[in-house]
Amino acid sequence: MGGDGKVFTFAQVSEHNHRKDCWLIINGKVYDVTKFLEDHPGGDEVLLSATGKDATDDFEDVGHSDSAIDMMDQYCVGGVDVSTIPKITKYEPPTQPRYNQDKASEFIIKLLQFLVPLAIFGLAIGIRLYTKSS
Ligand code: HEM
Repeated sequence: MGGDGKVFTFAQVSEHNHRKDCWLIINGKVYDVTKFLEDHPGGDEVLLSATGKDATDDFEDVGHSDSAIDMMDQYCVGGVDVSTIPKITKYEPPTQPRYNQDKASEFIIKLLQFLVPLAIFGLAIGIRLYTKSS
């Protein structure tokens, strides 16, 4: 079939996202795999879940065989205008809260661990001195 002449936008391809009409984007090409869904050795669910996005990584992660790649041509219906593919949103890890406050309270606890026994000791000496003189 080939059909390499047609160029679709990402939005147009994304509409073909169900069992009766399933298109995939792999390496900038568009594949109508509707008739292949039932025959796909990896199952139809993975193909359906690969619609509406650039499925290149999904396809390559599986490590498809050469014969699988040879099969693709017969389902190709055209290309996708790559400028219409939404950029992969970069994952930004949430910024770690700074534990300054915890460090401050840690410091106060250490200070108290030192000061409280000192105060008790001081009090004991004070009482001793007081009781001695009276
Ligand atoms: C036109 C597109 C595709 C064709 C022609 C195709 C063809 C094949 C073929 C022939 C196999 C058998 C194993 C092999 O020969 O490598 C296979 C397995 C598989 N494919 Fe695809 N595939 C396509 C797209 C995809 C996509 C987009 C995904 C992922 C979302 C996918 C996921 C899988 C998985 C999970 C297996 C099963 C591997 C296993 O069970 O060992 N395929 N595919």
